[in-house]
Amino acid sequence: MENSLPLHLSRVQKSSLIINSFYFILHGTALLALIYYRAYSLMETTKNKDISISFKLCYILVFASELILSFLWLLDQSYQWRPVFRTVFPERLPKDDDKLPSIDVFICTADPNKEPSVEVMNTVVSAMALDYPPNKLHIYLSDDGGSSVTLKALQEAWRFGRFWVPFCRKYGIKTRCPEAYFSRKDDSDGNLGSLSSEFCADREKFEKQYEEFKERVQWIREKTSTFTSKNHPASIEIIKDVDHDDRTETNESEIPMVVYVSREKRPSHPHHFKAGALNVLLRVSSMLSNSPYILVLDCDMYCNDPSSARQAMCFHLDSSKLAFVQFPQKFHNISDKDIYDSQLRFIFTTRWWGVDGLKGPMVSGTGFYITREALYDTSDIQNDVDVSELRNKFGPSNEFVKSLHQKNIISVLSNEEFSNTLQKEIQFLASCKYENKTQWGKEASFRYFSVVEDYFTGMSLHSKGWTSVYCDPPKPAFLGSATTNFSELLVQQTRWCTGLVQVAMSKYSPLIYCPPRMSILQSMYYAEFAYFPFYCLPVWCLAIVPQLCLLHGIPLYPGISNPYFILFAFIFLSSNLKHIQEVLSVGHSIRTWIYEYRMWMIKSVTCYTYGTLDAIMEKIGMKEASFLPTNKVADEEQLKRYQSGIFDFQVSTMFLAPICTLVILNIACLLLGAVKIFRNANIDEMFIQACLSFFILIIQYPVVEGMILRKDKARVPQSATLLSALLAGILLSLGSLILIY
Ligand SMILES: O=c1ccn([C@@H]2O[C@H](COP(=O)(O)OP(=O)(O)O[C@H]3O[C@H](CO)[C@@H](O)[C@H](O)[C@H]3O)[C@@H](O)[C@H]2O)c(=O)[nH]1
Ligand SMILES: [Mn+2]
Repeated sequence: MENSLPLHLSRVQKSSLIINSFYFILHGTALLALIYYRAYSLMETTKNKDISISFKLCYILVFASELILSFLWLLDQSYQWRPVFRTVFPERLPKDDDKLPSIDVFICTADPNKEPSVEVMNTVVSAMALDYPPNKLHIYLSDDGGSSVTLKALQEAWRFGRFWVPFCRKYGIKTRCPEAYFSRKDDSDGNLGSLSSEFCADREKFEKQYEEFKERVQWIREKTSTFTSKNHPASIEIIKDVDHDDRTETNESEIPMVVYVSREKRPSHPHHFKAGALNVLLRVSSMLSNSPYILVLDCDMYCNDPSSARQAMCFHLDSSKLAFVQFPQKFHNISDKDIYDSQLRFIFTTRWWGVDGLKGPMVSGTGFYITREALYDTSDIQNDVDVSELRNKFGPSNEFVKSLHQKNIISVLSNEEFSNTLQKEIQFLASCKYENKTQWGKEASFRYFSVVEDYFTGMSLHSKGWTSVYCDPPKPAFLGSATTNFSELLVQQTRWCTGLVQVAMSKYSPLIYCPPRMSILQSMYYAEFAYFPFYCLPVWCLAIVPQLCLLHGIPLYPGISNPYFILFAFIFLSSNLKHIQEVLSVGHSIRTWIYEYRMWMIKSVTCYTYGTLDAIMEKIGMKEASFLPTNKVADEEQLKRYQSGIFDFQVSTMFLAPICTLVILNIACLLLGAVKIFRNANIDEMFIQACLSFFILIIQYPVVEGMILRKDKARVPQSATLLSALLAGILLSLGSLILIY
């Protein structure tokens, strides 16, 4: 290193640490007391022959729910253990660009109908414009749709980038995603004062060029079929100038190499979704640039801060066991009223800060700089290692095996160099048979085992002793499009849950697999993540059982006059106050707490439930794994509703029925139960149950409104309300039958 000053610093967030420890002790003790109370009462109840079996059953169900909640709470505490903040000093990196290692950027796209080409190309262009030596940056776009629209749009993007990148460099533009840059209200970015008139002229020129670029991409989309196929050979192309027209204006060496990769797909071969695509990129890039570091981006996640590569290098150049630097997923389209909790605040603030103080966060899908070495798991490769062993692991390509020993081959290839033999080798590496009988997706590379390839890959790396860091600078390094369509969001999160439960129910189940391989706290956080879909069990139970009992005047909780009442009240308050404290501490308002709480309940009875069922069906062979990419095309009306905080219930009945049923059931039980309470004058012992129902209804008020009060197009469809009423009726009658018996 040129100077001895540190490249990065970390410091423990002391205030959070104190609050968290205090909370852990208080809340933990309260939970122990609750378990003692429940266990003791249960024993007393079982001894008592006069108490009905149905009451005992309800009591056991509620106790079991509380045990599950307490267990998940305990796992969740791993996130609170050692929250850290980090600062990076990219300006202290070697001044000599030759000393920087090279980086390959992998961008994945799958379907031009769901992933608008202009948006994807903005991501590509923003990556081309990263503040990094252009000869050390190589951009690979994986097109899983094998669509000629994407290839042609990429050629346009490259042509536009050839002018855009030097423009950004010249004026030190900070927002290098053209769409984001030109839609900014103020034009100070890049305006360096004295140059301002030249700058304004240039800016105008490039704005026009950008508009033309968009028009051309639009034109391509209109003229070319956006058909995506699952049956096509591999096609790899280094993007270059075809018509040589304005070649003189920019020197090609000023911009990074851009490569289009569409791997071979055949219906008879599993293609393993995004992880499969990334592994093909790993192999293809090993022939062309073989950079030791890789930045992975989803197609809708553009580079918002060009210095992210240098920031990541501050960590990578300083540690040998570091597998990846993860940046948060932040989004450019979050409304103040983020009713669907699309921003995933709870993951990318407090939780990831917390695990950063352990051995680092898990891979979070996109926005991370990872080392090739960690992905290949080849830190021990010596030149004399058995080649046949390497071929067993990495497949039959000798060229690929050779690349394992070569760090950093290649500068940019000229057209002639992209010779026939190399072409053939690359085609072979991108073919679907290549991985047969190898360790791709298993021991090496992005792992296939689960559709949440990110979670599982991260877990595998950490269990091999690799570490990671979380870099969360004030200026977001990457900005993506959050899923703000309620329907898409539910489908997306169901897929995540399926993937997580796949892991939870396998031999890789974190509490079994992780403890021998990593610290107990780290195992706990992997476990909490994989097991959180199981929240569906207590949520279903606590939204039905106490309510049915309320209706029948059966108390399940201590009455107000019972000293244990305070315990229950304390647990309720302390968990919510902690949640509120977390929300406020990151600058959000109480509203965020309500949004998150509401979505947690809704997702528990839909996404978590269906995801768990899906994973079970896959396990017993009744279903195949699938990964439908989320639709990133915004629907104007739907977007307007999201922005004004109005729920859009144009969602399949399958997703509406569970929450509507529960809401109707709670309304019925609360109203009828209240009548009963007045008649029997037993408010004391029914108080908690009545409060629980009331609380659920307050939190789920938009659902009540959507069913009863709203008249617009996006209300809960009447058919769904009727079906839910019917289901609630069935639940009520069944419950009554059991309870009366
Ligand atoms: O067969 C596929 C499916 C998806 N993708 C790409 O994978 C990315 C993520 O897909 P998306 O539909 O946006 O899914 P999300 O649920 O939004 O993705 C989140 O969750 C995934 C794991 O389920 C992670 O891989 C992502 O990084 C993370 O943003 C996109 O760029 C897709 O083009 C492929 O390349 N091939
Ligand atoms: Mn996405």
